[in-house]
Amino acid sequence: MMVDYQALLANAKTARERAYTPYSRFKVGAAVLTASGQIFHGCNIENAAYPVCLCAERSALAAAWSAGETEFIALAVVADTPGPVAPCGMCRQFMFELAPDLPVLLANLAEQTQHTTPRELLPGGFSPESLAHNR
Ligand SMILES: O=c1ccn([C@H]2C[C@H](O)[C@@H](CO)O2)c(=O)[nH]1
Repeated sequence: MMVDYQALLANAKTARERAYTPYSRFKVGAAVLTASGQIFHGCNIENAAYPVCLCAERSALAAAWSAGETEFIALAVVADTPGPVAPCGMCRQFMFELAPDLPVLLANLAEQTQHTTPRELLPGGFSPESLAHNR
């Protein structure tokens, strides 16, 4: 499937506007294109109990997965950062589990971009195979 990264990034920007960030004021948006051609949005949703905060990346992937869309084609993430946004460690692990080789577009509002994958973002990452000897 050909990926329209401009459109995916536009969707991520739209999702970013919906972020709930009373604590950090740092809004992040994500959009994931699935194999059926649908785009699912994600935004960060914060919580007065700070560790409960949900990031945009996990929000988008969870929305898609929950809708039965488990095959991902591409993911875009955007924030108001000096360069392309850097996903947090938890999101790197989350993406690595569900789609280690997913094309990921990281961007900022000025549309400085970086193409990467969860495998590249989390070298030597803990994976389902890591558990194999203990099952
Ligand atoms: O890639 C990232 C980085 C940070 N955040 C969120 C978590 C928190 O709500 C806020 C500040 O860390 O940004 C994301 O959603 N995605």
